[in-house]
Amino acid sequence: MSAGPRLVIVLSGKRKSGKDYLSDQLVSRLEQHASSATAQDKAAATLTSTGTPSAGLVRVVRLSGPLKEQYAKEHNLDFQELLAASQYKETYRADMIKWGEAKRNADPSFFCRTATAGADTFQIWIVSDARRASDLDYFRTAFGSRCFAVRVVASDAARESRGYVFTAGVDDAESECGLDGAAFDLVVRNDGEQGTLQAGIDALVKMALDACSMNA
Ligand SMILES: Nc1ncnc2c1ncn2[C@@H]1O[C@H](COP(=O)(O)OP(=O)(O)OP(=O)(O)O)[C@@H](O)[C@H]1O
Repeated sequence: MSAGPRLVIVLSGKRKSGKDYLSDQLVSRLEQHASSATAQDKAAATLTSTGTPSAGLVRVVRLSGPLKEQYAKEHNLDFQELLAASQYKETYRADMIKWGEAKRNADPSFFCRTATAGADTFQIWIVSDARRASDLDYFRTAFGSRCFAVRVVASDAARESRGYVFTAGVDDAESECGLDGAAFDLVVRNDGEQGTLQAGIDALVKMALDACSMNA
């Protein structure tokens, strides 16, 4: 039986704060480390974010993945379009939130369990979209000190420049506000000033490589 992940980085933040952007940057930096490793090291630590069955270093876990997949099936929608940062996703977001809420009320850890199924062979998990206290509780309870909670913060102006427009029923819902008062291990600012973001990325990459006993 696998020992599970060595480090679980749980990202949360408001809409368009840059959670996916940060997640992509982390994967890309870790991939660079893998490609500069020796051929032998590479064989032992194949990096992938897509989830092949072989052992790998990093896996991006999207809690909204199973939610969107099931919602798309039940409503005859395009699952891939719902995953993208598109207008299509925004059109269905409010209804999807309500639908997910009902599922979660019946079983609070359903989406966390489903999204991480099969990820045990990966050493680093990046959970890219924690939204509720129950999401964070799930990973803290399951992984203790191996869980590292990161809040991505951006100004309204920065978020608006990325397409954010306040929407009642979305931006005042639990999915946006459920972690407003939570305690985080690290807060990363992503206002568009690359230096601040890079410092956060550097710290997280170092932590991930340390957890895997790899050199930074
Ligand atoms: N520092 C940055 N530099 C350049 N582009 C960025 C930066 N941060 C975010 N973006 C871009 O802004 C857009 C929104 O960011 P992203 O999708 O990462 O936000 P999010 O927090 O995951 O949003 P949501 O909750 O809606 O999924 C994306 O197109 C992303 O590429």
